[in-house]
Amino acid sequence: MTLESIRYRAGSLQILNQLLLPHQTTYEEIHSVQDAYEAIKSMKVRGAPAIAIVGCLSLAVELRAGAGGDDPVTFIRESLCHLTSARPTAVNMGRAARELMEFAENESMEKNSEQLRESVISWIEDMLERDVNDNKKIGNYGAQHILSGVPRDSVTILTHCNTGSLATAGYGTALGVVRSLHTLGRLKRVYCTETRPYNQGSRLTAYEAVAEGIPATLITDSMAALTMREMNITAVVVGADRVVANGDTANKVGTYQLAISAKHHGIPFYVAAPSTSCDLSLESGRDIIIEVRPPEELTSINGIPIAAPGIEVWNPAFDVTPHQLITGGIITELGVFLPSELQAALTGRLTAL
Ligand SMILES: CSC[C@H]1O[C@H](OP(=O)(O)O)[C@H](O)[C@@H]1O
Repeated sequence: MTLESIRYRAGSLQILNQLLLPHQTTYEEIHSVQDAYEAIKSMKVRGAPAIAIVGCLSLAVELRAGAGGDDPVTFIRESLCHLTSARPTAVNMGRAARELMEFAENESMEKNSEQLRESVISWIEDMLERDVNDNKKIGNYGAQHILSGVPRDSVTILTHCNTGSLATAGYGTALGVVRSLHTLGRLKRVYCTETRPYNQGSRLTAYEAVAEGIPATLITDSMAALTMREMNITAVVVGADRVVANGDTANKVGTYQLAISAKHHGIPFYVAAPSTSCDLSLESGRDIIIEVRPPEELTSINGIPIAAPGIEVWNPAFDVTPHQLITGGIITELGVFLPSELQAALTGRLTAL
């Protein structure tokens, strides 16, 4: 059973409220773009691909109800701009907004308002299937690449945050690689970090792994280096919120120190990301905006204070891993590439072997 973070049919959108997992499985209706903005901002729904998909599907729901009247292009533009502002680090929503806006403006040249709405809704609905297909390719490419270095034995993976069905339209990215290894019967174990302070690992990845019988062990973030030294980790595989032109990658905070530790222990470090999470318009990780979340998300859990009142807090939601530390490669739906090969791969000038 693969968890559904998103339930969609024409005119109706529900999201699984991930703030309540793993104790409550509650789906909430998304009636409007504003509902989606608030769900993304509050992290009821999260994960770079899922953010873009839910944001765009909320627009599809409003368009199906006739939103935008005689000027749907303006409504679409304003809606996409608002959705993109919800969380700045992941590129997927901004990229989808740019691509969808270009599509809508082209379509508006030859379609009336009603035809335009239908055409845009269809474009958006295609995102769901495309994301799952991309993730399954990522899973298979990543699994084959990791196994190429381990001809016979099973492998042990360490991963961070949640990059599974709860962060995407299904199957997942880094956790998709784990799923593919498990399906091939070649996964000995996956170690998942709890991923403070939102606890995507202990609440979401652990939930997905237990639900599917994937052999998994939860560790605290502070145990990661010791786990790499003691537990015969074959590879570290993480997701991405924004991979830029030189391969520098923004991902959940804590990823950078995992990459440093992997380098120290001689363990290959992979980033798993669909091309929709890549941003060639930025040259290096220095250009990526890092979202800083509210202090309360670090000083309390479920509203229960866990820190001394009055303490100052710094709560960046992401950090940037330099491409030099991504030693295993970047796993995409097009294949696995070194950071230095990424631009050529994404612009079609290089294909996977
Ligand atoms: C395939 S999800 C990518 C990425 O998104 C997560 O961030 P958040 O939970 O804050 O949305 C995390 O960085 C994942 O690796």
